[in-house]
Amino acid sequence: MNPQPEWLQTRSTADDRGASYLSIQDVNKTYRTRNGDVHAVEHADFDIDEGDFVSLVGPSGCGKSTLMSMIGGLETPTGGRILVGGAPITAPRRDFGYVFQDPTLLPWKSVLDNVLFPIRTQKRVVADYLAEAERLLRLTGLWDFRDKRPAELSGGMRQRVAICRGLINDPRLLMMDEPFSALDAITRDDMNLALAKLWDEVHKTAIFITHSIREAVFLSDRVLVMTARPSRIVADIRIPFARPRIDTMQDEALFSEICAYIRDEIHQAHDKHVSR
Ligand SMILES: Nc1ncnc2c1ncn2[C@@H]1O[C@H](COP(=O)(O)OP(=O)(O)OP(=O)(O)O)[C@@H](O)[C@H]1O
Repeated sequence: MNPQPEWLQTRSTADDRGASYLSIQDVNKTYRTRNGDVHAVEHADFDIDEGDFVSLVGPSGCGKSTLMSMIGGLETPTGGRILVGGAPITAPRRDFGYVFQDPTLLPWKSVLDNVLFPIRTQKRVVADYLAEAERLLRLTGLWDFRDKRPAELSGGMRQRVAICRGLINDPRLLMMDEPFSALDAITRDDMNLALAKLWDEVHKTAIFITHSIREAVFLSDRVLVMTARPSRIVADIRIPFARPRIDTMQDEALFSEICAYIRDEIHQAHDKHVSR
């Protein structure tokens, strides 16, 4: 048998649970529907350290978004608990930022006003956030487009605006749910590079949901691989590449080895699932 690769992590021991920034402890979620119970998440159990960029990859419908909604306090677990800084999550978190597949920008507002929108809705002083909006728009190459309306931007630019909006109030955690899946392949590669570069500057804790294994490995410090429903985490991988991440990292044998390992884990779990 091959020795276990160094980048494959074993799960935390019981002693250090809860010491991390975010601790997901034996979390379950069952939706009660008219057609019966849907076990969306079963026994999700992992910790996330502050500053880590963590991707969740797994087949469609395996409960990634449900898990993210519970971490954001938008859904309540039916079992287990989620701790942030040692305290249980009991309500939607205003100190977390969100980016979704659809950028959902306000079409009548400029790029700058879209980025500042959460500040206005939270009734904070907009002037206090102008410098941060400028910094984020410059980092994402959008400063020269600050007065444009969303309809005047490309899909990738709109999603960059959504990321700036998610970061404007300096969130403790940014959650991104398939933010690039609606983009074409070339734009998506550009977005991956842009996001990696942005992360070198903002150093935030992030949870990133994607179906793209390469995207997850390229962007993340850690990749958690989920199986089909009822979903479990079958692999926890610490990505052994230094930052800044550069495009040519994807040509390295180790990069392909890790991607192949993740793909195998997903396929094996799928085969077990369908043969049950
Ligand atoms: N509000 C809900 N009520 C009932 N069932 C739900 C609800 N939300 C999600 N589900 C079900 O829970 C399961 C997990 O859904 P979820 O959206 O979390 O998966 P996902 O991994 O994010 O999927 P995808 O990758 O396709 O976005 C699915 O079977 C889905 O139909």
